[in-house]
Amino acid sequence: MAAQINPSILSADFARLADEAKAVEGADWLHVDVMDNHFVPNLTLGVPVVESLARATDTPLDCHLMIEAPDRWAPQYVEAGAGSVTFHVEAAAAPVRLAREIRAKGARASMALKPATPIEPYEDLLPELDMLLIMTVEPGFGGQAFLDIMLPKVRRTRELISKHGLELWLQVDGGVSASTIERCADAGADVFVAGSAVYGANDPAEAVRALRNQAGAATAKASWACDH
Ligand SMILES: O=C(CO)[C@H](O)[C@H](O)COP(=O)(O)O
Ligand SMILES: [Fe+2]
Repeated sequence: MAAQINPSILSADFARLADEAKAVEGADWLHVDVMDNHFVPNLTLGVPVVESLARATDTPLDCHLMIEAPDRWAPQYVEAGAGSVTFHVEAAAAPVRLAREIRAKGARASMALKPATPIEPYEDLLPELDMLLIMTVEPGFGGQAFLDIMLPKVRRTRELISKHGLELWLQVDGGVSASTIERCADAGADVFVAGSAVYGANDPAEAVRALRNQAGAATAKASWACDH
């Protein structure tokens, strides 16, 4: 799959969300960070805002749920119009049942790992997922510094995906920018969330194009992609 760039509206102007979504039309997905002030120490938006955003843009919504009780809430985000719903494994009571429910309702099912959560215990769950998200910052805030120490986990996850011959997308989120995206692509990521690097730019749409070109060039040179 070609490298995908998903701008995060966490770094957008929340009073102008429809315009901010339009400013990045041409991006693959719009990343929507849902925070409940319990799973993470920050509060953003919920189901009604996702419903309105889904009506306001043709770009599919990639909802990243940083919330407690995702088993209860995630299906509602599919009904609100999300094309992809990511829950955190640390918060899910029954991740396999939840992934199956998200898929059955018609969205892509995705699971996220915080920095201290290893991938290895979840190897057997990978076939149940359409995407795995490896956090490259502690979740909760935009604009944080990229955690280089997550790159070995990205690499090991890419190896597991290859070993099992899966179509699973591998997303990185947090501190992704022109100075870090190539290392992420080289390690095996193919979906890149970028908040401040896109919405902090003078021309957000151009920032998306530049990041996609950079990631594409790095992927073309990466050993994990050359093997296939
Ligand atoms: O999930 C997130 C934070 O928990 C955001 O998606 C992420 O931080 C994007 O912002 P930036 O690219 O500025 O780091
Ligand atoms: Fe996110």
